[in-house]
Amino acid sequence: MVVLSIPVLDPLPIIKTHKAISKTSSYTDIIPVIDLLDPRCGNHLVRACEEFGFFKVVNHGVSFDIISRIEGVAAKFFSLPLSDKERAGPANPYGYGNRRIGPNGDVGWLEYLLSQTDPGSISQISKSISRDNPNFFCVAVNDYVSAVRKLACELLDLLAKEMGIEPRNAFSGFLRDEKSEKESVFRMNHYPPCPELQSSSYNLIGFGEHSDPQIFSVLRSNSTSGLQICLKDGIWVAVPSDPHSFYINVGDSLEVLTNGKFRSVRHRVVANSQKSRVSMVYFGSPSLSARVAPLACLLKEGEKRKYKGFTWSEYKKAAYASRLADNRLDLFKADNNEERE
Ligand SMILES: C=C1C[C@]23C[C@@]1(O)CC[C@H]2[C@@]12CC[C@H](O)[C@@](C)(C(=O)O1)[C@H]2[C@@H]3C(=O)O
Ligand SMILES: O=C(O)CCC(=O)C(=O)O
Ligand SMILES: [Fe+2]
Repeated sequence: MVVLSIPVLDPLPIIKTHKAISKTSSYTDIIPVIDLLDPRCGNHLVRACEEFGFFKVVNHGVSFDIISRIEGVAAKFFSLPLSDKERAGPANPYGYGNRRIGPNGDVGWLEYLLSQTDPGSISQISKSISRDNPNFFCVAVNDYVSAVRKLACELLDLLAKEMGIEPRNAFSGFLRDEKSEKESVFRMNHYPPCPELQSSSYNLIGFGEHSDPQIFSVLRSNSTSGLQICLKDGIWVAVPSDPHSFYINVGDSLEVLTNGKFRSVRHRVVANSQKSRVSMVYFGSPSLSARVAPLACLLKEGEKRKYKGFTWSEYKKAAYASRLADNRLDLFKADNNEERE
């Protein structure tokens, strides 16, 4: 007899509130803001990636029209009857998902839609969720993904310039490669309100703590807060919502490329008792065969490589075999007697 192993679904995780910290403005104020119109923004950007692995971008150049169309798509999609949304599911790993996150038993207080970012995949998912007007969905997602990929590439080029890296596209080249479209991911998350939380001193986890495996994640949300980031000293800080700006996470792959100079930020989302949170994230990935390893030009004399090199295909396989909260980079730490690439 063949016994199939079915991952056990964890109960919804709750965490003790850190209200004092989340509400202290001196903490939320420390999140770096990168103004792309500021001539010194390159320097601020490098410091933000080193210290936080996270920052907010203003004067980003993404048009209001592109943002409002994707907002419309998300609102329309999440308000569909469950049976319609489920026509795009289950997320395996792409498609519509509800409560379950990934293949290994993680759960959260959310529903979501995940898609690869190449036009073919976007068109396919559009057809499965919008029988009457797939084009509206398809055009809005393609336009949004192109705009945020462009923003991610601009930021990565600024970083390379500021750090004196040659070629200038050493980071952005990963996302500019057409083959990276199939690996990069577009995600829309909806965290419904949870009224039971109002009388509770606990928080309900919307999306459990993790780091993003990719290079850069470009995130925006509606005006409901919930996102928190973990600082170097382990303190969690609430990120104020700002629907007019983008937030960027440094992902594991960029931490490796910089030999740990940039921090892949751990983050999580807590549910709100009264308001829905809708967020959308573009995860910029290398292509499947691209090699990710510490850039030689960033190593100071005698500096050891902290990470072994890997192909994105190898890292992705390890990521999907892991639980959400696992530290996936631990698997790729270099031995003490230094791995050479
Ligand atoms: C539990 C999991 C969900 C995830 C794949 C994984 O096995 C571990 C990484 C998770 C994550 C976090 C960032 C992104 O939201 C995501 C799409 C990704 O690339 O890695 C998710 C994966 C997922 O939800 O499928
Ligand atoms: O919804 C958010 O604000 C963050 C979601 C997130 O971290 C993710 O989708 O990987
Ligand atoms: Fe994330």
